[in-house]
Amino acid sequence: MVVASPAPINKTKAMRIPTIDLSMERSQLSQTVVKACEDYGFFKVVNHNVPHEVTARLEEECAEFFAKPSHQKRRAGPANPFGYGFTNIGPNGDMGDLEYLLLHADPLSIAQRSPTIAHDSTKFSVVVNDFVEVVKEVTCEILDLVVEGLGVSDKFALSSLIRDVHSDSVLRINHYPPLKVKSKGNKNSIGFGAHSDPQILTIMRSNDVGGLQIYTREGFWIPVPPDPTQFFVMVGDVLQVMTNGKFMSVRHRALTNTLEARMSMMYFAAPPLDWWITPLPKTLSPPQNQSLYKPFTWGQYKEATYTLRLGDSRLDLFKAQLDTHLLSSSPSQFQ
Ligand SMILES: C=C1C[C@]23C[C@@]1(O)CC[C@H]2[C@@]12CC[C@H](O)[C@@](C)(C(=O)O1)[C@H]2[C@@H]3C(=O)O
Ligand SMILES: O=C(O)CCC(=O)C(=O)O
Ligand SMILES: [Fe+2]
Repeated sequence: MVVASPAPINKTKAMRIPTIDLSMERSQLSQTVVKACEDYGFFKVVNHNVPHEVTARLEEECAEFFAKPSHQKRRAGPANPFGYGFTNIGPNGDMGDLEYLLLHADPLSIAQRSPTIAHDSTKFSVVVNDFVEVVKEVTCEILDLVVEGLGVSDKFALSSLIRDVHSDSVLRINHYPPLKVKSKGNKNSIGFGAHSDPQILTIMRSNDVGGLQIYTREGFWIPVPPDPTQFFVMVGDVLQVMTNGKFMSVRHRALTNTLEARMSMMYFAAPPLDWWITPLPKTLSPPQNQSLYKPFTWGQYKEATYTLRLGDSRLDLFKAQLDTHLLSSSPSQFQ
């Protein structure tokens, strides 16, 4: 997976990362969140109220796990999909220079898996659950702002899906070890290949080592400077559908080109498996007064996701046949 320099991996460009201060006045805040979701599908949040200790404790537990010898770590694997995985991502041959823990965010599932991960499994479970609880709160706050900014009347239309006891949300901790290969010039390696996240929203935090890049609609890869004190938010495929394409899920990837280890933690917020994914009522207004996608459940989408490769455009499978007759009042956009 090592790609020789000087050619960078596609075109990269510097850009100021959209940053949203969650302590801003609410009506302005909801508009700013919607704008960032529309323009980039990605932003950084500051003043999120997540206690530093909660994040630090999870980082410490995971660093302890990743520092173990491979044969011990493998007891927590293979990741099919949950558990410890290394190099292989998903079931279809995708690979990256990383190792990871993938956990269902449900407390019972965490408790069942913890004994294979940590010597003090109760402590590990508590630390993971504490983290899940606080990131879930931030996620729900952002989703409530999205709904408010879009003018949807059900104030908890999205956050209620994440708070549901059957929510299919997932926690992932990625560890990118330092590159072993050293030679003239830079070496870039794909830690985690380009993709969009299938869920509603991803909340992500990393240590102080860079690597994450997002892809803009103009066709540039933008490196995201790391900020261990803050969180980054990514629009997922399901939110693209629920906003009828008003928001677009953001393509992103992680490179490793450093001598330092990178650790990232992500909460992928998802609805229950049997939840039907359809556009929110407010997003079905002219000119797009019909859904761009066929209705599907989160379970069906997830199943399709796991039959495909990491970088595939899964939403293409769910595009609706648009009735051009219904679009006649808005010709320019659809002809
Ligand atoms: C190659 C794959 C890994 C993945 C499932 C998939 O078939 C395609 C999407 C991948 C992804 C990306 C975001 C998250 O990291 C993830 C957990 C998810 O929900 O979709 C992974 C899946 C995985 O690693 O199991
Ligand atoms: O580790 C990262 O920074 C990104 C990983 C990622 O995109 C993912 O796990 O879905
Ligand atoms: Fe991702």
